[in-house]
Amino acid sequence: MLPYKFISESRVGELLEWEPVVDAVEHALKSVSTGCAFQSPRVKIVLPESNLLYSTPGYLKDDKYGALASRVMTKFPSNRRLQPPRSALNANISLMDESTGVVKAIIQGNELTDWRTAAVSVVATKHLHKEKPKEILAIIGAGIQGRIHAIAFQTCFKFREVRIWNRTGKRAVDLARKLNHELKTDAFVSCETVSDCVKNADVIVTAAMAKEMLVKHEMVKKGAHINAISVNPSGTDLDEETYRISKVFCDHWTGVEHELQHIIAFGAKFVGQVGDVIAGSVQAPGAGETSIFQSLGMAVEDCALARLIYDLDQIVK
Ligand SMILES: NC(=O)C1=CN([C@@H]2O[C@H](COP(=O)(O)OP(=O)(O)OC[C@H]3O[C@@H](n4cnc5c(N)ncnc54)[C@H](OP(=O)(O)O)[C@@H]3O)[C@@H](O)[C@H]2O)C=CC1
Ligand SMILES: O=C([O-])C1=[NH+]CCC1
Repeated sequence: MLPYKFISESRVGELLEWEPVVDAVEHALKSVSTGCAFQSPRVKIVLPESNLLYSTPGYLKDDKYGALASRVMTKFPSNRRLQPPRSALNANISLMDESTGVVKAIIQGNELTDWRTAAVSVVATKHLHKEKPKEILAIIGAGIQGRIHAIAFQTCFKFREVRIWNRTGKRAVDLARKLNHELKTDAFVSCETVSDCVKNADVIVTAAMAKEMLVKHEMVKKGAHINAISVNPSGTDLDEETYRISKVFCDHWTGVEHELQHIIAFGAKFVGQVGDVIAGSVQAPGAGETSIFQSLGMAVEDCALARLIYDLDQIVK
């Protein structure tokens, strides 16, 4: 018998629901602004053939979602070309007892990463795009993050229309069809161009890992909110001017200093952490102001989700 609990991907998938996941990451985002987050910038090691190993240790001090946890994640882009294809990102979380530091659970971390990243964007949209229209959602990139964001946003906000664009167009067509079927709706549509997808959208999610700055400022409606998910030091999904004309928010300042110098170099105006807005120390963007949430991912989000999953695993049979 293992001296710790092992929680598999399929078990994580059985346990998670959007409402508690959104609540958990909202606590995590707020913790960076209230002194309850203990975490360092992500450590990244470049492996042969440009594969990557990331480590994100952290401690979240919180009655409901507090946890001491560390996530190890690898990025092997060629996994997508395997037969059958495998995810490029693969993660595991070790969850430790807060009073002894002894490992109490190992949680497979791909579902956790997908759900928490989309839930963080939901929380950012809720606070940065408060009381603004949420009729049209545009999703750029129909990969793992594009799909999970489509599901999370439609579950939490019920947009009238959810447009999906992808470089390989067939993936956008297939995803829209599948989601309409799974969520019993006709809200999902695929678009042939980025411009058609983004035009008049109230909220935009970019998860395309592009180097080509796909979304140009003139395509974006004034007052829209953009969740920029891709993390890529050699490029951005948004053009430089979009960063310059928007109020830009992050998840944590230390991550910005460590990983987003290329975006600062565009002249981006980072005005706060999402947690600052939740905590009330920074104002949300006004009616006509365009906002960007530049998502990096951070350890305390993983802590909150690991605690939620661990607790649910004890009670849900
Ligand atoms: N902020 C956070 O917390 C997290 C961020 N991420 C980031 O999100 C991004 C997406 O990850 P994920 O969905 O898992 O990746 P996937 O491999 O599942 O999907 C990648 C997507 O990017 C598209 N793409 C790749 N290169 C280009 C290009 N040059 N131009 C246009 N589209 C392109 C692909 O299109 P096609 O189908 O044509 O290949 C595909 O839609 C990554 O940058 C990842 O690092 C991931 C997890 C957490
Ligand atoms: O937090 C995360 O899992 C990631 N952030 C950027 C790449 C993956």
